[in-house]
Amino acid sequence: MHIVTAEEMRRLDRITIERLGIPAVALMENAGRAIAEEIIALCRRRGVGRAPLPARAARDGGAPHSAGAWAAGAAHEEAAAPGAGAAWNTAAGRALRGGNPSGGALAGAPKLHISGDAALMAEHAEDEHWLVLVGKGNNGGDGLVAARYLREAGIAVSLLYAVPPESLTGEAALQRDAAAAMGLPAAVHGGGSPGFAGYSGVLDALLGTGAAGAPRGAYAELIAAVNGSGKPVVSADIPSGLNADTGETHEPCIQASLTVCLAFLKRGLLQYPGSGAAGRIVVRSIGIPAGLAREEGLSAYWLTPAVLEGVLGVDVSRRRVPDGHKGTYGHVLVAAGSLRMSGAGLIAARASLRAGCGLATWAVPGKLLPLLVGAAPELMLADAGGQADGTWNAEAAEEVLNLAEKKDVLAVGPGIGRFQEDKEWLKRIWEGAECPLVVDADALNILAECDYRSWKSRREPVILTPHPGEMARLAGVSTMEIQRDRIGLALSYARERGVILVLKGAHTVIASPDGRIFVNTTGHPGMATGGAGDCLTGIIAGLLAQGLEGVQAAAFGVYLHGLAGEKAALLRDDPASVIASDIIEAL
Ligand SMILES: NC(=O)C1=CN([C@@H]2O[C@H](COP(=O)(O)OP(=O)(O)OC[C@H]3O[C@@H](n4cnc5c(N)ncnc54)[C@H](O)[C@@H]3O)[C@@H](O)[C@H]2O)[C@@H](O)CC1
Ligand SMILES: Nc1ncnc2c1ncn2[C@@H]1O[C@H](COP(=O)(O)OP(=O)(O)O)[C@@H](O)[C@H]1O
Ligand SMILES: [K+]
Repeated sequence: MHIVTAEEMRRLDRITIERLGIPAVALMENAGRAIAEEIIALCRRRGVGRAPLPARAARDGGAPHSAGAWAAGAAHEEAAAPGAGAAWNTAAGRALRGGNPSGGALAGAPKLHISGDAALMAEHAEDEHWLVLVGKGNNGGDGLVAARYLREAGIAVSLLYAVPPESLTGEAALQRDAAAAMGLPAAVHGGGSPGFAGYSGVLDALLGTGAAGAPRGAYAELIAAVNGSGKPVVSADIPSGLNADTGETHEPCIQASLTVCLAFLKRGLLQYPGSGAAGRIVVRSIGIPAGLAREEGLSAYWLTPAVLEGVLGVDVSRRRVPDGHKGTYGHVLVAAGSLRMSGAGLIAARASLRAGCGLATWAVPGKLLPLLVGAAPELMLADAGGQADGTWNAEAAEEVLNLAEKKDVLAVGPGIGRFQEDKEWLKRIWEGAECPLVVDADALNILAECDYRSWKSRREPVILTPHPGEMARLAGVSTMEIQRDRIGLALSYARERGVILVLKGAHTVIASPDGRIFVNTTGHPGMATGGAGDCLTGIIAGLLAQGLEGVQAAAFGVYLHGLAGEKAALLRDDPASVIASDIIEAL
């Protein structure tokens, strides 16, 4: 699934309207309807568990007075069990059969199946009253359309305009008039905090992708008031107050239970804190062809198995050829670990094996070798030289390069610490290793102190896997600055430096020098534990050894790592108990 910036979204809107001739008001109609359907679905889920209300037709004495009343009864069962004939099992169905014998199933008579627009039918509608907060732009227009559909479903709605309705223009003004003509009750925010007591939910249609900066004036007042109301909030497109591109939340920003995102996922919804403010996200089609994004050359994606397969060409089933042998799946060399942090190397090397490589060799300063014998029987150990105290030195680079000669990938960094002439060590490895290179942990801190653009350029790809702190050092900015716009920053760094960048942390971003971006959402906060990153390094190396290309291995590795973290958490009562070894074992 593509993810877009606000600017890209406007471009796709424009093309749909101008090139395809689909009127803007039709898109808005689809948007509002989709939002209403999601609110109705939410009400339906809320209704489950409540004592079932008698269907309206039955309460009305067996015969439906109006199509509307009858439809509400029928919707009850259709929603629970969609499919032809489901309505006949409802109380309403039974009532109709009782009141109108010709509607019953007569032996031999053809059965007439008629169903309504189930997604727009609300059971327990009488229990609901939604307040729709309407902004000045098209986001407000979406809210007005949604209000009409909710009303049609029998749900009470009230409109609260942030600004005088006369100031709405274009399609939004059209919707304002339609809502007024339909008799929807409306008020204009008059300052202070509106009362929320009578409402069962709030639709936030204040600000969308046209918002600039922090919400001002009435918008800010309304957002702050809603957040304090304790009412469930559904946001139209994005939570108002969110930067749609970066995921930054302004002060104030709506805290939604559900965001109905329109047409394409907005970048800001996939990055924290925006992801947190959005709640559950549903992306709904509104008539803008999904293929337009590809045709327009947009190349940022939410990482899913479909994207891994369809966009990146990864075989997610990780099939092995029946006559394969260990040589078929490549040989990883991990240069990692030192006396105080040998575990980091062990984790990375073990993870590479679990990722499916045929062989893994772990190179450490020779002094450590006797201590590591048997630590992981599947691993081969190699002497990388180094100091008498078990630390690395510049000369060890030659040993690593010798060892790397017959390997398919080299991963460096976890647990190596800092040492004298470590920049020289890394430069030699960078320039000399003729296989793909994964650079992590302290090797990234070393790299941050080098002008590596002046180094001899490499033919094989380099994958950098920084966490936000390491990324800050690489980019020479603060960690806060990194987290402010992770996607934008990862993209520009990868492009400028010609590296594949894996910016770790919740919703890891994978950026490729050709401008492709993938945002991963597997994983969970239980993975914030020492060694989890070393494990990722090993997984990516293990995939590279099996012949995956740089971006394929980086993206699939991140995806699998998160999935393994999720599986590991399921094996424990509390995800907080997950440790890096659990992630390896869950691969
Ligand atoms: N064809 C389209 O363009 C479509 C747009 N759609 C909706 O339209 C939205 C974008 O609409 P717009 O571009 O009109 O923008 P918005 O609806 O986000 O509103 C922008 C308006 O809000 C005001 N504003 C901006 N920043 C503010 C701030 N910080 N504080 C207070 N007021 C502020 C300005 O008056 C500005 O005109 C999307 O998010 C989506 O909901 C949908 O209707 C589908 C079709
Ligand atoms: N809240 C989170 N949600 C998802 N993944 C997380 C979260 N916190 C950490 N992770 C993942 O765990 C790993 C931690 O890596 P890192 O910080 O380098 O740890 P270490 O250096 O101890 O190995 C990264 O892959 C990161 O994306
Ligand atoms: K909104």
